[in-house]
Amino acid sequence: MSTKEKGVYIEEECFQEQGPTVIFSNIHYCVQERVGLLCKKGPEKHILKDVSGILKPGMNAIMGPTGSGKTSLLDVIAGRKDPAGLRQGTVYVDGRPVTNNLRLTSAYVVQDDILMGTLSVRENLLFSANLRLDPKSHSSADKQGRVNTILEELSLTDCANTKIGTDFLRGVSGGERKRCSIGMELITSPSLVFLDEPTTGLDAYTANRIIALLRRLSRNGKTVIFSIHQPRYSIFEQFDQLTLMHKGEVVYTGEADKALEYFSLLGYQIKPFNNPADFFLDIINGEVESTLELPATDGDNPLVLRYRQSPQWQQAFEEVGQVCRNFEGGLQTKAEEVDYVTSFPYQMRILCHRAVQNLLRMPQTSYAQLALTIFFALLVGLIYFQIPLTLPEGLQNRSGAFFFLIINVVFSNLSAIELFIGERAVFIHENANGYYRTSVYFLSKILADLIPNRFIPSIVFAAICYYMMGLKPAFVDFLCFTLTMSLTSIAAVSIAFVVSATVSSLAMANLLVALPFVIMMVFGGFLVNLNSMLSWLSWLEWLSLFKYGMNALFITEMTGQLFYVNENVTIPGELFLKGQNIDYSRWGFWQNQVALLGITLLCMVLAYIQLRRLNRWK
Ligand SMILES: Nc1ncnc2c1ncn2[C@@H]1O[C@H](COP(=O)(O)OP(=O)(O)OP(=O)(O)O)[C@@H](O)[C@H]1O
Repeated sequence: MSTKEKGVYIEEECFQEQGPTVIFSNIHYCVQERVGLLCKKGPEKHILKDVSGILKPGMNAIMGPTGSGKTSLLDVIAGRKDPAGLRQGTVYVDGRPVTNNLRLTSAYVVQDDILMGTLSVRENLLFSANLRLDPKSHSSADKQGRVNTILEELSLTDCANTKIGTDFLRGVSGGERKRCSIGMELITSPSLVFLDEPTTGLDAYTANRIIALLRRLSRNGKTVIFSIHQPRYSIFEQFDQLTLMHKGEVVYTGEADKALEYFSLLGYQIKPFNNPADFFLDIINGEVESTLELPATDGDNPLVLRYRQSPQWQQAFEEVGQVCRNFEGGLQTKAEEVDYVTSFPYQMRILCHRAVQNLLRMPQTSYAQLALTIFFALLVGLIYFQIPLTLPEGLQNRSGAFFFLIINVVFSNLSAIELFIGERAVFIHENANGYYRTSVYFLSKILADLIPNRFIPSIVFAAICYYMMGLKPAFVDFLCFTLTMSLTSIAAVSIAFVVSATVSSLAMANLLVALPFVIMMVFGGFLVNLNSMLSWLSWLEWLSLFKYGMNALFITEMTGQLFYVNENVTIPGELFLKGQNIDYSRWGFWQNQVALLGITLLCMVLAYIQLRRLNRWK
């Protein structure tokens, strides 16, 4: 397919649906600032002050100096800002108030490019296409075709197979990242696109190409809304609608090519060869003086006051008012419930595939986990090599070995705290943009971590050290030993998952996981005799992984085992279990496994709840 044909394809095939008209009415948005060490609530900061406007299909630019509220307005319109801060006002999309559905039906390109660093540009685009295009109406070939078209349109063909890059891996350039994140949103042919400063950090040529692509979309009836800082003239002249902001207020909204005329009526004359975009920012920043005598405004912004007296504002006010009245007067149409275009199992397949790709491309964690496991298994095997059945060493060494094993199994899982912290920004961004359900992400991450990083190392560990230590030779006993090690490991991991889904800092997560592990170790019943000391805290032993893991290992090894005091005197292992108050019946063994499984399930549910509760608002 030639470039021209592909251009036609992107216009005719990809972007068919007409874009909506977006109206925002009397938006007043505040944030509560936090002060001091204890994060006490500070004064409210008014970020958007009573702003209204209409954004129609076409190129809608929101411009203003830094800190003027462009991104905040874009976020409020796109439904990305915390509704708690909205003091008044409503956003209507095609006459209906915005709901959570908007994130599934629109596209939003964030300012900081949030991409999966281990995947290539092409893989990232395909990931978006796979999850956000209905597989019933889009074949794999169609999705590949769209990816190729976007790659070409955004000049990404040369770096299509280059990885985006991580902290350890140098990847594509900043401009290429930006274009890739734009491509990930445009690939779904959205009818409503939000972009937060899409040209920031790009060279003039690439910025022009992106704006040209957005303009082509808008010419096909799409609604493109973006914030932009200081565009050059060739970019400015592509705008249809312009909203100018200053300190959270609108100083102009209307047709972009009428803005110069509007300001000249206010006495602001542009010098020859000056860029209108620069000129408007100069007016807002007070760098250009009006030739007219503007009336005193009592501290209010004169530009805002003049705008509110202008015919542009009058026209916008009437249109906005009409939509509000229609809605309040009962003309409202019922908002349709929008669901994900892909099913749960389909999303699961795509996410598991990415999680495995990630794991293989960032093997440090999994390889290190396996290498450490083998090292510790050999170490334990050598230290406790072929433990004799003679007393006292037979008993002492077994107790020591089991304690060491459980400590190792529990603490080696500290690495699991990275699971939800490392990819937090990616998850929040993708989830907010309607890529997948939270449950799918949770399950795919858990599966991709548990099987290669926890189950397999536990089995390898048990297989190496069990026979080296010379424990009971029956295969069933080996299986019981391996089961105990695996369940203890998974219970420890699930505690790490809860913390990982709750806090965003690795240092804090380390502390919050290590602390309960140490408490569980102390109250496991082997280091402190809870009956004689700290009896009021003895209930903690029921929460201890160490207790359940150690008990199960002891039951497996001691039952049916005979220890030799000398050649003539033997003592059954059960005597030791009785002395330790360990129930060594069949149920006694299984109740430890059930307890470990119970802790695991409880923590997994808590981790999932925490993940759902993550603050997705900007
Ligand atoms: N969550 C928040 N907490 C405190 N202040 C905030 C918050 N969000 C926005 N602000 C403040 O609101 C004002 C507007 O911010 P916003 O990011 O919308 O501006 P902007 O015009 O997009 O700026 P820039 O061009 O620098 O991105 C700024 O002063 C900013 O510090």
